[in-house]
Amino acid sequence: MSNSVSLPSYRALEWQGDELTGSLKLIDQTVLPTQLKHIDGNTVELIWEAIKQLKVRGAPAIGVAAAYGIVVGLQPLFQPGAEVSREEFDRQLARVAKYLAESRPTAVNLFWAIQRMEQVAKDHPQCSAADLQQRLLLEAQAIETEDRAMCARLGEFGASLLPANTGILTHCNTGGLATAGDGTAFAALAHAHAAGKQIHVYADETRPLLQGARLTMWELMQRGIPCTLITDSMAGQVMKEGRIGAAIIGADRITARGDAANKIGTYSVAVLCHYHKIPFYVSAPSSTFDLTLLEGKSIPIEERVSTEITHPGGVQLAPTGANVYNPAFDFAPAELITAIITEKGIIQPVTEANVRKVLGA
Ligand SMILES: CSC[C@@H](O)[C@@H](O)C(=O)COP(=O)(O)O
Repeated sequence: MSNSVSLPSYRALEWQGDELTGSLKLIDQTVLPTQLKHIDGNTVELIWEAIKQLKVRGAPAIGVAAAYGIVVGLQPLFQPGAEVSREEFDRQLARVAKYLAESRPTAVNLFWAIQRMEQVAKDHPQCSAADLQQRLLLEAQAIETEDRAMCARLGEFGASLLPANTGILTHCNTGGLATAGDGTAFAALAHAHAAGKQIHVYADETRPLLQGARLTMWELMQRGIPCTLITDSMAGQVMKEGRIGAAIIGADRITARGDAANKIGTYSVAVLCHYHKIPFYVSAPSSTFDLTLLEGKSIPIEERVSTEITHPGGVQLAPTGANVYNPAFDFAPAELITAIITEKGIIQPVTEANVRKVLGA
């Protein structure tokens, strides 16, 4: 099935250059779909801000961006003619890692990627600063390449579960924009479409930042996958009308028992699927699992600024001074998840024992 699927022509992130002067080119996702603009991430501050402001977003893409962010954050040490000591390098690495880790709290891929980068330094205590900088770039590139490979596996496994000749509901954006490859849940849609399963994707607009309307619809249309945009509050109605054969979403952090945090509104989709007896699938690479946590309620949920709700697109809709609660994520409890698709295999039923078995952990 995978052979017939071509990768997207756009890339959310692209490293350009060497470890000393290179930079991270990013699509600015805040201006899509009306503009396709790029940012040159040539300072760690720019990369931090891109993550914080969702110019680069989606759990796997955030991890890849942070890995390259570390390389960029160490570059100022290497001024022409400067002798960089290993102590100085390690101090700066710790500072940059801490700084990037404070950009967003929920997607565990961010912390996973930063830890992988720090581990490279720990594993090479005798290495010079210059050699280590080279190794860090190689590690960031490995994280990116592995993510692309994981997306391909997720696409194959996910497509094998999706029913044919029906509507598939998805939430938020899980495509090429959210990963280094073809996406997580989105990859399953692309594979199912390429395999001729005759699916029709219903994309939740995904309030308040509209990743579904702006990004998923853009990606689906770029790829020629039949699709229809609905508001989040229409999901129940389209299910009741019998249009939906399955729902598939991505995740930002999955606990050991299989509770899956994802964009706010995911919990509602899971509950609706349960009521309507519709399979509810979660697709995520192993880098999205946090086995140090057992339950979803322990996952740190990002709360974002009130203006995302009161001033969508910069236009004031709510009265000045309105009280706002703006959690950016919620979680679907394991009991409501039919299966979790990972690059290592499918977790079904979703239990702690099966999570550990499939992940080999
Ligand atoms: C492959 S992406 C999985 C999730 O990261 C995605 O569904 C999501 O919730 C993204 O949230 P965002 O706030 O846009 O970064």
